[in-house]
Amino acid sequence: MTYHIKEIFYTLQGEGRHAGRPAVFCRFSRCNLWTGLEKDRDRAICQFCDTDFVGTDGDGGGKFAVADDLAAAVEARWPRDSRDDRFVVCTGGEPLLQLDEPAVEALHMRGFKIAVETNGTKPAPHGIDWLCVSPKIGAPLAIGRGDELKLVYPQDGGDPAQFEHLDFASFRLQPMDGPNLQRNTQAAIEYCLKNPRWQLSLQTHKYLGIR
Ligand SMILES: C[S@@+](CC[C@H](N)C(=O)[O-])C[C@H]1O[C@@H](n2cnc3c(N)ncnc32)[C@H](O)[C@@H]1O
Ligand SMILES: Nc1nc2[nH]cc(C(=O)O)c2c(=O)[nH]1
Ligand code: SF4
Ligand SMILES: [Mg+2]
Repeated sequence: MTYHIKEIFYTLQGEGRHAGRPAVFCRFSRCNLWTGLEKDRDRAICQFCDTDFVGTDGDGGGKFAVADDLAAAVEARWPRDSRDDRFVVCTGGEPLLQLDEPAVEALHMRGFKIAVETNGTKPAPHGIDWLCVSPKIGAPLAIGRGDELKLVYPQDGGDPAQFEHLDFASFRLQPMDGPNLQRNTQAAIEYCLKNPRWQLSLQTHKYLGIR
């Protein structure tokens, strides 16, 4: 299995429960809900994506022929020899189109805890240490349990209550970035205050001006 990777970079996790935690981000190419091309955005199932995941031409990106090559490239971004605290966030694009058990094993062998950011339309391989599912209205949900359900808010037809029966340790609303970010943030704050099961997730990296 050749892994197609857009970019690999080291930064702070900006979102969700682990916001502020140093992490290597491994951004997988391709998504099943949008081609990634602006000309197709209006017809995509997921139309609000804030990410360029097309190709393998980003910083640290490329094609990795075997799982251990990918794990080595991730390890090369970690700043210290120490194996303590190693943390990789697999994102994309949609990482679960490519992330398989050999890749999970290879990353674990190099001492990484593995977080995944997924749209939840494909099952996850065994061994993920932190599973964050961000459902997209209009796309089938294939994952019913995990550590964090992070709903981009608001979405048409996306009443957060429809997800509350699922087996997640926490539920978060993340304001939709774009032209209405301010209004969306206000709406998310109000929803969380009225429905305390839901917590606010901000994309703190964007406020901090880091990747
Ligand atoms: C770019 S996606 C990649 C991972 C996966 N495809 C997914 O959608 O979860 C990473 C995270 O950013 C969120 N996201 C994407 N576009 C966003 C936007 N315009 N505003 C807020 N969050 C957004 C996604 O919902 C997801 O939680
Ligand atoms: N700093 C930072 N945190 C993030 N958390 C989730 C991200 C993503 O694109 O999946 C992301 C990202 O792109 N940058
Ligand atoms: S599912 Fe994730 S990667 Fe795919 S278009 Fe939507 S936000 Fe972007
Ligand atoms: Mg991002």
